[in-house]
Amino acid sequence: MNPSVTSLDSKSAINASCQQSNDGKILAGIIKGVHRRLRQELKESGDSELAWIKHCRNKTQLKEYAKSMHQLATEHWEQLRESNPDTSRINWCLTFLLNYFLGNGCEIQRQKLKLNIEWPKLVLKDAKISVLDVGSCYNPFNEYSKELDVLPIDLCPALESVYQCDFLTVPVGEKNIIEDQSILVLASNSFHCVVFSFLLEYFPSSKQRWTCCEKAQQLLMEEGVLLIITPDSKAAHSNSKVMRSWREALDAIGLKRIKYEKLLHAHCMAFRKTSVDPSQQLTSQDRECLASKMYIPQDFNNQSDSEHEEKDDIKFTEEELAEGFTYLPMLNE
Ligand SMILES: C[S@@+](CC[C@H](N)C(=O)[O-])C[C@H]1O[C@@H](n2cnc3c(N)ncnc32)[C@H](O)[C@@H]1O
Repeated sequence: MNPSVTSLDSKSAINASCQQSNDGKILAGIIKGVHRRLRQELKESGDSELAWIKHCRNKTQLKEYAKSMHQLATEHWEQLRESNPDTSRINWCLTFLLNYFLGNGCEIQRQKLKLNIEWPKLVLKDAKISVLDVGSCYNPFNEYSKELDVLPIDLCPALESVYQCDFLTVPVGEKNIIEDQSILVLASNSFHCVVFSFLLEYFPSSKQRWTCCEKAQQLLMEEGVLLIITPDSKAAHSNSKVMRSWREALDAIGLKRIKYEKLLHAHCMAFRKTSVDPSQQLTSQDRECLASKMYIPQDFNNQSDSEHEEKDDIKFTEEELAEGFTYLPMLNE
């Protein structure tokens, strides 16, 4: 073997890998910039609805975000998934769903409740699990069309096969109404699963995250599951107070956490829809309090110390505030 050829090959491989990593950082920079601007807009106007309307009007920015996210996920994160499948949020969701709906996962949950009742049969149409993937971007579940019947929706889809829909404002009705490639209404009690994969931290306010969770609860069938994936490369315990807070909020609307797993770069959680006692109707004050529990560290960034002090149990280090939940490969510089 000619040693000079080998060293040239390995040099160009290193160069290619550096170039790829730089490209990834540029894409991540675009994504983080959009999140930052949205948070900034909320800070300036103090009105989450106004900030959101302004954000949605900026089509150029939304399209650039969609393109960057699509490229980052398929060209960069996909490599990580191939080399270590256990790091993949998509694999995690699929494994959970197959076990819960086609294995004995749901049955185990029923038995845990020790209710002396006749449980209804879980009905799957054409043996498929119906999934609403919110903030789907490029429909990462597309490859599992044998097992899953996915309705992929996004504020600004990266692909034409994904339906346009603003989940924050779309009404819930009796049946899905789709016009062209846009969703006008989503049907209540109609999905086995709703997925929020890297969705909730996009929103600058806990109220918006809460709106999404309440809507997911309405859209799920009884015993259906909400899967929440949120990015974080730190150890599980470092954001455990945030995860606990989300769990308490969702519990109050009958979404019981039945699975939690920390992957290398994400927290993965499954919440099972159970019926809520109708006598325990939430007041608007209750709902406001529950909404505030859907916080993330970035919500408290750049606040004055006095504001910070009020949230006695929610204190973060400088490092936590800086990294928040955006600590992902290439989202972490
Ligand atoms: C970080 S990307 C995640 C993409 C994909 N779920 C994944 O795991 O790779 C967040 C996505 O949520 C979408 N999104 C944000 N707000 C939304 C809303 N109100 N309704 C629907 N999609 C939304 C964005 O357009 C973006 O594509």
